[in-house]
Amino acid sequence: MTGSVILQAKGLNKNFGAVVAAADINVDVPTGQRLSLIGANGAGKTTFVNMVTGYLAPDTGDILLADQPITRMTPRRITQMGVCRSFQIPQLCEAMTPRENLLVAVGASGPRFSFFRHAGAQGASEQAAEILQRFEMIAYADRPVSELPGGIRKLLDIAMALVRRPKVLLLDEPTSGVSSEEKFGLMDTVMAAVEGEPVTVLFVEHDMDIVTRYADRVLAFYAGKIIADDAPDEVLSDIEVQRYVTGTAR
Ligand SMILES: Nc1ncnc2c1ncn2[C@@H]1O[C@H](COP(=O)(O)OP(=O)(O)OP(=O)(O)O)[C@@H](O)[C@H]1O
Repeated sequence: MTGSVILQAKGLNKNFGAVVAAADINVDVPTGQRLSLIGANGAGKTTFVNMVTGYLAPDTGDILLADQPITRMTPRRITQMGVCRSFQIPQLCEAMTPRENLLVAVGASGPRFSFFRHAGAQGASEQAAEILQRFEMIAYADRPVSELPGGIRKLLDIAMALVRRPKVLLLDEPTSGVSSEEKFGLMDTVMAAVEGEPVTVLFVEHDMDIVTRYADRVLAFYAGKIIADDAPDEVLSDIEVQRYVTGTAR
């Protein structure tokens, strides 16, 4: 279910020398939407994510979160405002266990930001345990992260991003480096964990099976521009998308 607009990008432009990384990007994202960002290497997906999360300042344009301008705020401030991200390479403390990583994240987020609605009454260890359960990681909870399979590390990284109960969650290639047998299980777990929560999910993805199954809407990027913006079937049957993104044009 989607609702009022939570995230808006208005006329975003970003150049790196002669390279156009974002060219007049305009997007309204309704609350609760599952929005996938697709595009070939260098198309501008990460530039868009980095601008939304404060890691890059646009040359021109504005970004609004729940009608509040967040353009040019620091990444830390934007996280506090409710935009959290996971990374293509999970950012975890390798020597600690998932439970310990989560305890640190829960402690750092403070009670106001806990992900689960009734978490206010819970202590940090109960919250960590509930998150481990929701993300089906109990069996791995007390092993060092350095010993865990790639899919579980990804899952933990995403769970960590959700601890703050963000309004917007950005996932950078959640299934990259995950085996084809594991990828649907990982996405099923993530989507089940956020089901019913008021979180909007944007995910960068190269795997069109994942896009088709989990996105409500797809933005296709090419040369810094959005060349298609629609439901997955419509975007993937677009001739420009087939030519410049998926390489399936005849
Ligand atoms: N910090 C930077 N300095 C110079 N050029 C950059 C920088 N970041 C991105 N670019 C360039 O901007 C363009 C868009 O890059 P971006 O990383 O946004 O693409 P992408 O769609 O995320 O690609 P990928 O799928 O490979 O991650 C590319 O031509 C890239 O080389």
